[in-house]
Amino acid sequence: MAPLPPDGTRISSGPNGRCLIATRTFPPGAVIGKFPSPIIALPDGPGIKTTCNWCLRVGSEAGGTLKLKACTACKAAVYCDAKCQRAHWKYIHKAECRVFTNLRETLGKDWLPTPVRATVQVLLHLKGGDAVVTEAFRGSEKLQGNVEGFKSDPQVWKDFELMSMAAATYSGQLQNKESLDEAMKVLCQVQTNAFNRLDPDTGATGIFLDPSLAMVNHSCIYNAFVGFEKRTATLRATQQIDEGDEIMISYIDSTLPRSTRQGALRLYHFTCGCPRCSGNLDAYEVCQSLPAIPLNSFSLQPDLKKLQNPSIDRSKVTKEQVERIHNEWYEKTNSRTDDAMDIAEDRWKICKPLVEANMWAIEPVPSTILGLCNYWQTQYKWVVYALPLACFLATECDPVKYPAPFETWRVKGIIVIVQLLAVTGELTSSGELAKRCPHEGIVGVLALADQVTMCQGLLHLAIHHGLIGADEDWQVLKDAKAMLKDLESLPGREKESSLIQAWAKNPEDPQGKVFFEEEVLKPVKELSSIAPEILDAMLGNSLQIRVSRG
Ligand SMILES: C[S@@+](CC[C@H](N)C(=O)[O-])C[C@H]1O[C@@H](n2cnc3c(N)ncnc32)[C@H](O)[C@@H]1O
Repeated sequence: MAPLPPDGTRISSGPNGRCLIATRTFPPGAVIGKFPSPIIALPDGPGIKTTCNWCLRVGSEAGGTLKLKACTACKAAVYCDAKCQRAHWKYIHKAECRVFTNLRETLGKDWLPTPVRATVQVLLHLKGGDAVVTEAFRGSEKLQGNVEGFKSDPQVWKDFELMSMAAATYSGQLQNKESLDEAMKVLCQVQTNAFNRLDPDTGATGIFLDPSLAMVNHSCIYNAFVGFEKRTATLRATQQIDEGDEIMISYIDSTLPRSTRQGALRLYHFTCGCPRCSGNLDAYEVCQSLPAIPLNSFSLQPDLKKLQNPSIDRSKVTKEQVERIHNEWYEKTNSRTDDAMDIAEDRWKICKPLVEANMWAIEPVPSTILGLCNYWQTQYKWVVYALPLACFLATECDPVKYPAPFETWRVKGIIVIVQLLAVTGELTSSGELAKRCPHEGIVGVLALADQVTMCQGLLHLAIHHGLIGADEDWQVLKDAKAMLKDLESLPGREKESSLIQAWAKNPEDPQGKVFFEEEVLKPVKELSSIAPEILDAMLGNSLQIRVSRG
């Protein structure tokens, strides 16, 4: 039996194998389908001890807030409450618990690499006769495995053999060559069809496999994206999808240079023929061509002309140079763990040609700024400087990289600005700001701004888009709503609150619109405009600010 597609779609066969086709129109942001019963939903290997093994919420040790308790038998899998533990026990842990007990007793280890654990789970489900898993992995419409493709790379195949041997051994099913072959087939199916499940709040990763969702093919110019909330994946349209259109998501970060994308797609054994790949289009060119641009009129980058005609100088950097810059950045800095400022300095040097060409949204520039912004956000002496960087990312980089304003990274970017304003707001009211930050530009903008109004406006924006692009249960949204409620109940702010609320209800409300532009957009833009100078001063060895880097 073929996997069941969501309402409004059908599974069809095409040149790229099976695919998901819309049978009606989906406007931008519409939910195409929810997938609440995955066959596999796992945290990454070591995450077995830091993430609830059922609902996949992250515990306090890994950046979340939950206190987690380990299974008393295997002492490896952790849970946030008894309900999650019972559900996981019933679904798989009853069979899997023994695997981790053995692992601890024989090797003193308490986790398995993610693909190995996923394969163990599938083998155990198959042995137990689970109908859904049997249909998906062995049925007439079984998941694609690309076995021949994997086999053609001897190194990959050798790794797969080792992983499959481990999975078959730990699941108690390594009897002969056939059982190893069976485990290898399962591993290939898992690798081809499981999604990387990235938690946008904590950065925790894991995998998620649902047979219907696995029917969606890839394009680097996607028209849909997948978000995860606990054990549910939601497929949403990023732009209008018409009846008969193929629904396509990006399996990888689509804003990376073409050769890097092709490298990442090797795991899936196809060469992408989308317009971004065939025309070697960069993030600006793709953004310019998308019908989703007008959605940005209600965003932190409402200047649609700027998105349509960016003022960048392509003559300064060829596309081949962009590829080289990205490779150098990745090879020289990606796995470094030394001083964060030294890494940022080296990254900045590598990015220089892109910066000089004003191509701030081309990777690896945004990743360089984001890395620094995340680091400064956690540092007492740098936290104020993170604010212009966050404003810059949200206005100059993210709208180009992710043109639909409801994509999770856009919403998250706004929330980071609010979090930083909460810090600078306190420093301003305690008179500490100028002492902590000698940069007159930042102090000047913040002195004139009403930072509470800024937070209110930004929170309204984040909630508006968050409710389109993410689940209502998303903790970031819940926190944003609670914070907005607190701010709106502050005494003496009735006038500001009513103007912002009027704008949030109707962005065309003339008074509310002017108020939002003056009180929220203008200071965000001013802070954003300071970012290049801060980056150059901190990382490019120009003196003024760097003196205090100490
Ligand atoms: C998750 S599956 C998608 C469903 C798959 N087409 C099927 O028939 O089962 C991923 C596989 O689909 C194929 N695929 C996905 N996107 C593709 C594309 N843009 N071009 C060619 N093949 C693609 C590749 O074989 C890839 O390994």
